[in-house]
Amino acid sequence: MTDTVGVKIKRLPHGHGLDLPAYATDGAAGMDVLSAESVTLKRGQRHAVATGLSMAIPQGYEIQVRPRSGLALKHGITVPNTPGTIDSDYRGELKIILINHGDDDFAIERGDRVAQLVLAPVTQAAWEEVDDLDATTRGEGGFGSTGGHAKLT
Ligand SMILES: O=c1ccn([C@H]2C[C@H](O)[C@@H](COP(=O)(O)OP(=O)(O)OP(=O)(O)O)O2)c(=O)[nH]1
Ligand SMILES: [Mg+2]
Repeated sequence: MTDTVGVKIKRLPHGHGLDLPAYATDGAAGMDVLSAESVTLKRGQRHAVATGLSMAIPQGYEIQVRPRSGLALKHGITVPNTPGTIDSDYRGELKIILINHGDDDFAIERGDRVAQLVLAPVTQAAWEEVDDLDATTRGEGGFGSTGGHAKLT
């Protein structure tokens, strides 16, 4: 059984009549979220899609906005800021930023499932500033320092 956490959610005027974000299956990690507007994304175009929802995520949690793989694979529709971060103290309208990397214009109808939302725990960092850090094998290596895309031998 997956843990659940209560999240207060409010339908804005243009959100009335739409289903709330929902898990498509019992084991789903993400809730599919619906567009509250009809809009066509031209090739290469970005748009902040209205959801007609605002929420009060409990402190200590965030909601991540992630793409739906079917839209990404079939239509090149993705979330350019994935994972989008919905802060627990945000009370504005949830917007889903989508970009059309596909070959064709993409029509979104009100009620379409355009992205998915994952509720996740948040740990905040409390910096401890130091003059030096411990040495590690990786050290300052990054950005491909372990080798290109070929498998590790
Ligand atoms: O996909 C997204 C990302 C963010 N937001 C809202 C909720 C979030 O709490 C707020 C701020 O997001 P973020 O921190 O990513 O934006 P920013 O550019 O850092 O703006 P700010 O200075 O307001 O934090 O915007 C959305 O509705 N959808
Ligand atoms: Mg921010």
